[in-house]
Amino acid sequence: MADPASSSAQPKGATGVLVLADGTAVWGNGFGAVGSAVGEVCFNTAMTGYQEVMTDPSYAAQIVTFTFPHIGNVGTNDEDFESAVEGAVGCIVREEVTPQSNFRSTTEFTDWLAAQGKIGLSGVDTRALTRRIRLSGAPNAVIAHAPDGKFDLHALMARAREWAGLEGMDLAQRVSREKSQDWVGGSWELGSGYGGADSSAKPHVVAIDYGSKDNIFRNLVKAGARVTVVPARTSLADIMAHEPDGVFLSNGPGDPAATGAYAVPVIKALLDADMPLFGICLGHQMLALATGAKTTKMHQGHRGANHPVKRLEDGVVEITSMNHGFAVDADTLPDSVEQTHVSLFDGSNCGIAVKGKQAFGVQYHPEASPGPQDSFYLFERFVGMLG
Ligand SMILES: NC(=O)CC[C@H](N)C(=O)O
Repeated sequence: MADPASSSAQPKGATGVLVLADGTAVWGNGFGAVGSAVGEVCFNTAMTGYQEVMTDPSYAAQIVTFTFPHIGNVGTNDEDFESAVEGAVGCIVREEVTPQSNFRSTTEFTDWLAAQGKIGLSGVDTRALTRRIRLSGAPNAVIAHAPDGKFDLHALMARAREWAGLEGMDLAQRVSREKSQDWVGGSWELGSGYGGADSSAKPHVVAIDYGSKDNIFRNLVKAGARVTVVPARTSLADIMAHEPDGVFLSNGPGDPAATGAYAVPVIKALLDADMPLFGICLGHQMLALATGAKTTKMHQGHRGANHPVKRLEDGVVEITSMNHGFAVDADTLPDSVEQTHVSLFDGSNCGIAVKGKQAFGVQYHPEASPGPQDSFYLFERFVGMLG
């Protein structure tokens, strides 16, 4: 373990630092909120969509290193939120954030980040940090911003070391809604913004919120469904009381295996009842767990907006948006489950279907926001099953 005070001397004027659990100090310029936050450091390779990334609840307890060097230059707006609940705790960027330049922008990224209570660190060699994550895995760390440049590095390192880490951590309950909600937003159009939802639409999808991105619900609406969103701990009886035609299992933060006390048994019961099911990311992982498969923590995870995925039914390659640090172990899939999609980066599982049932999941994000929309057909496929 390096002594943080000696690992790299504080450059003159540095107002921000990332202190890894092993004592490495990465210096830069702090922006956004003042203070410190602990989390796992990951990297995201998307070139656009930083506001959606920072507001995706799946990033709870994570510090995002953007590999694209220019982050913040198109500002932020009131529309590109994926959620109002906590997402990433901080971000690390290469270049200083330049003034906003975009017709949709209403607030500078730096001011927006401060208002969201998230910490930024700029002027960092993000290639070196990303290479380190690729070689040695995603480290736990504290990101800190102090305008006076005063940091207690030993205390920051101790906090990073004491943090339990994402493995075994259940965060889905923490970020889930507390009350159910009739979802009202449709898809976004340039000039008119978000459309409405048809409250009389059929079929009716009950979506379980484990830390969901709003664009998933907008896509379900676009595919023709009426959507009711319910909290992560909703019981089977309460789900059934909504009389769903199908149930959607959302994305979310933390370790899927840590949701076994509440989410997985409900999903298993829904499967046994032949309820049509569609899971995205955490929802996909929990669907796999409900069939008896296992999930594992990945070395570095997949986060970006250009991940190629092969659809095994016809060999078509979908370019997808991804954000996951855990994965379904394909070797543990029972005979009752078919692997439907695989990552062309590392061959990891990216989709499953339960044989003889209308239940499937994907590890990636067909709702995009940010990212390509190649996989929208999955929403149509699911809603089409319920007609
Ligand atoms: N986007 C997600 O739903 C992420 C799922 C899970 N928390 C993971 O990191 O793998």
